[in-house]
Amino acid sequence: MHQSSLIQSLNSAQAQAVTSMADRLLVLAGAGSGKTRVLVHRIAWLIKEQQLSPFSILAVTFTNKAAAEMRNRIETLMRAPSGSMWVGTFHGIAHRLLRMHWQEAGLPQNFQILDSDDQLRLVKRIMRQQELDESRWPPKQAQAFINSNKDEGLRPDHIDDYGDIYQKTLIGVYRQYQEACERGGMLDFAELLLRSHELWLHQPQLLAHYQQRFRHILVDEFQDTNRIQYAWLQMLAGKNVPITIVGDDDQSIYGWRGARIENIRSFGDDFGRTEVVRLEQNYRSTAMILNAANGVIANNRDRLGKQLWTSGEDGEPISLYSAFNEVDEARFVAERIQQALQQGLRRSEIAILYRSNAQSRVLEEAMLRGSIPYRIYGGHRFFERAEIKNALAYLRLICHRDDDAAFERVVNTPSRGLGDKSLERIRNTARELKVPMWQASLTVLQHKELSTKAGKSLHEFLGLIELLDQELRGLGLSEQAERVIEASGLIAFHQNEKGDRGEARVENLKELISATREFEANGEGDSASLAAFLDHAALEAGDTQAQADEDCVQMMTLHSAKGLEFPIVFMVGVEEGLFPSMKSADDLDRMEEERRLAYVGITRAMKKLFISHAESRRIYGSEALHAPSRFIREIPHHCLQEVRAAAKITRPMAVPRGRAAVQNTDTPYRLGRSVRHPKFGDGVIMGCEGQGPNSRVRVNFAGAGEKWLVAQYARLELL
Ligand SMILES: Nc1ncnc2c1ncn2[C@@H]1O[C@H](COP(=O)(O)OP(=O)(O)OP(=O)(O)O)[C@@H](O)[C@H]1O
Ligand SMILES: [Mg+2]
Repeated sequence: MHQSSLIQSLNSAQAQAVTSMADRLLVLAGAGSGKTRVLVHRIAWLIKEQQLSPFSILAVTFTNKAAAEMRNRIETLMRAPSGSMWVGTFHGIAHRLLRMHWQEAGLPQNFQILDSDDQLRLVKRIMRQQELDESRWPPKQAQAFINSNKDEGLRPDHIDDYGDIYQKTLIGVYRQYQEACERGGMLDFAELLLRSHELWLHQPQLLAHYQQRFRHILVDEFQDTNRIQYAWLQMLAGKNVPITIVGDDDQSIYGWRGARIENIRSFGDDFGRTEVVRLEQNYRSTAMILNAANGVIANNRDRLGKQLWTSGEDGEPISLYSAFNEVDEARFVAERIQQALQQGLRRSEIAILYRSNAQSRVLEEAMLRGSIPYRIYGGHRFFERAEIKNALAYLRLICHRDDDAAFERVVNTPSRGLGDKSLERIRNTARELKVPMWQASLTVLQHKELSTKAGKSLHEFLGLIELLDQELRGLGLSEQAERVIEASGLIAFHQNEKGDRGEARVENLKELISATREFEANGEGDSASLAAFLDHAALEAGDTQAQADEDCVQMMTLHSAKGLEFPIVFMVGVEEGLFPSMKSADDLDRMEEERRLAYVGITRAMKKLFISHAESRRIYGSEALHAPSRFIREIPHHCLQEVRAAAKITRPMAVPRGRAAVQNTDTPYRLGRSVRHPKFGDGVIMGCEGQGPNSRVRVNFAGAGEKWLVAQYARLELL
């Protein structure tokens, strides 16, 4: 390939970046301007024109999928396999290094990788040894403490305890944990990077070797690097290894995981004189979509400042659909997808993007109803998620004591101190007597075959299931689900997990209650029973999951859409309280990160973007009225076109009954009603949650802002 053909398909700024002779190059550019394309072409140029060996290039991407895609692009461009090139994620590359240099890194040759679940189990074991009470010291928090410190490059000795007992205890857990990992030859994800950083730090000759070997380092999505990744790159680049980074400060969306936008700003200071190339032409999206994205991101402060333009067509305005509720929204999406497919689009050219994983359920149901194959990218389908399967297993066990799979799943989830030995005992007895595990447990208890503690736990567990069985009689399906989820301790269990994962699990569990409410609203008598619902869930989980290579609609969170593009994009649930999320309401930094996420979402679309919001949404188990997101208001008016709903579908059949179930027929507090409170003044009811004496209402007071009040004590006067 000649240089001319290599750069023929590039604009002049891109060509300048691809062929730059600078040892430090920063390509700073907005979405869809060809940053990733420049990176790939630069690799080809380095090999073809600068005679670098393919093995002397190190390219770092953000996800495995992006790494695979980059390999693909390089192979197409080079017409040669890229198998043994160093292209991968930070973790992947660090892992490879440590495998090669296990001795120098002080590791056993067969060291093991600890995934997050294994890690948590180990942390728990250590906390038990230290006799720390789990309710006071949630193991999840200790795990997050360890990981975030490792991400910052900090070992226990580096962390200041401020004389604080809390901090001291966590540092102690970290220290013990680390010792246990060393003894067992185990490495967690964060350790991979930290360890390979230390490897170079302590083995200068090895570092020198790699500094000789790598003739160029290239990093995509640089705005989302954290501190240890930055330090790792800085060490490897040293003074002499050329490095090219590409990034977009407006697309930094992992601040909550330690990513630092500042890394882009400080690059020049820390790595040395840097050539900066800006790309301003966007090749991905229509002018409408681009203007919308520019309009939204302009509301952030302190941007590095970039302009994006396109010479492409104006395109269609963005379609804005105000749905009546989430079911209506999903129906709208499915209907428009059908239309697009009829016009000849492939399913894989269409993506549905949402803020939170819990939103996928209603959309999945609409896809299933419309027989549209879909794939959840980077996540499980709703009914396959671990926390949902756990909750369903409780329900199943209550219906059928003989369900061994359900028994196994929940007998020690949340953990109640039943160890492997006790379970093995139950299993053996079940096998010997050829009875289900439930019955075997009774026998084991009768013969006092377990330790006192395990015996007591098992006894309590069996009691809980029996008790729930009695309690559920006479209750409706959704009340049954609510009661079981609460009594199982699953919510508390996941609440103790720190970070977004635990929170997402709690949200999903609440969403399961919404699912039962909807199921109830759609059926009568037996067809709305617990047994019928369990069948429904099993079918949904087992069925129609499209094969990985099948042509299917792509569903994913906004976060996992980074770097990707699709001809048609649906951005759903664009509502205050959901996107931007509730948590970002009083925190400007978080709000700006949400806005960057909106920018990422909008700029995934090539030809056509649909944005929707629901006026009322039942999510996380409660129903609330949401205003359209501020991000919609920030889109220039001329870029938007409202889609009117056909009159007949504004109120789907199932909704009125479903709403009545949530809205407490026994309280006068209906969504949208004006009320007066003796202290907070006048307000409007925005949401209701729960039933009976403990039900709560959410009121937006003109003076006092939003409050949750327990209905029975709320002293609200209806206006
Ligand atoms: N000079 C060009 N001519 C034609 N198409 C181009 C050109 N540059 C980029 N593209 C196309 O524009 C799209 C966006 O490119 P790319 O994914 O590299 O952008 P990006 O800046 O990495 O975007 P993001 O910020 O979303 O990661 C791709 O489909 C790419 O092939
Ligand atoms: Mg990119």
